[in-house]
Amino acid sequence: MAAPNFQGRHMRQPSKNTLLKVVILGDGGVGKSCLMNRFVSNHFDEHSFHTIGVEFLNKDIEINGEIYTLQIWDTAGQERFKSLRTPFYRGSDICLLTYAVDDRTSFRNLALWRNEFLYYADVKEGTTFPFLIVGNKVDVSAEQREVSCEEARAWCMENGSPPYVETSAKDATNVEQAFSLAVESWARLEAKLERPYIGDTVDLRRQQPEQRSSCCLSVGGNTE
Ligand SMILES: Nc1nc2c(ncn2[C@@H]2O[C@H](COP(=O)(O)OP(=O)(O)OP(=O)(O)O)[C@@H](O)[C@H]2O)c(=O)[nH]1
Repeated sequence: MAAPNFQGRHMRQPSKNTLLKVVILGDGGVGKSCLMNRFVSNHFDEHSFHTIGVEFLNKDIEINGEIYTLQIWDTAGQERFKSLRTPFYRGSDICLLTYAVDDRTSFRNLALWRNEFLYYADVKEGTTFPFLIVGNKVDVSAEQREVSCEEARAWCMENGSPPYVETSAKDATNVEQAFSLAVESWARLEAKLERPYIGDTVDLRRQQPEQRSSCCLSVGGNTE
């Protein structure tokens, strides 16, 4: 039964609890562990150690009245740990492809990460997978920044238009929003799979790589 709120009206209760496996990928040092720890424990470590293999933590998140349990897998970005992380890609529902805005090499490597994920997660060709592109460390100074927001958005446009967000695990900018955006993106794709027919019309986008609009949550938190 729905619980009454202060005004005596009935608030909608979260209806179900969906478990989603979320994997965070990207070069060593871009801040994957820090993003997970900021999101799960609201904690930041200036001297975070490199991850060896994988680690995971759970956190519940409520979106549009539904509770999702995110099982977040933080992977080791260093090449030497490749064989330790790739067995954990299978069964993922969402993938965060992460780079650091002050590290151009990590941005260039996004495509390699995406391809590694698609291969080891065994995602069928032609399937649209809910990726989220995350540019972390937006707290750095303008002089330190090596990848602009515009450049990242252009990359997204050319690579299936996944949503894009800039974050700082250090000062908590957009971290919560990033995970929410990823779940919303997953939910939109899921709804399309469940309801491929729109009226009398077959939604042909189901058969093709989907054209989703780019979504840049800038440092100020604006959604475009
Ligand atoms: N300025 C700044 N530094 C950050 C941020 N996030 C992480 N760092 C720092 O970047 C370094 C690496 O962070 P990690 O979270 O360990 O990076 P990782 O991607 O998990 O690295 P691997 O485990 O090697 O794959 C640490 O010194 C963090 O303190 C951020 O948002 N801003």
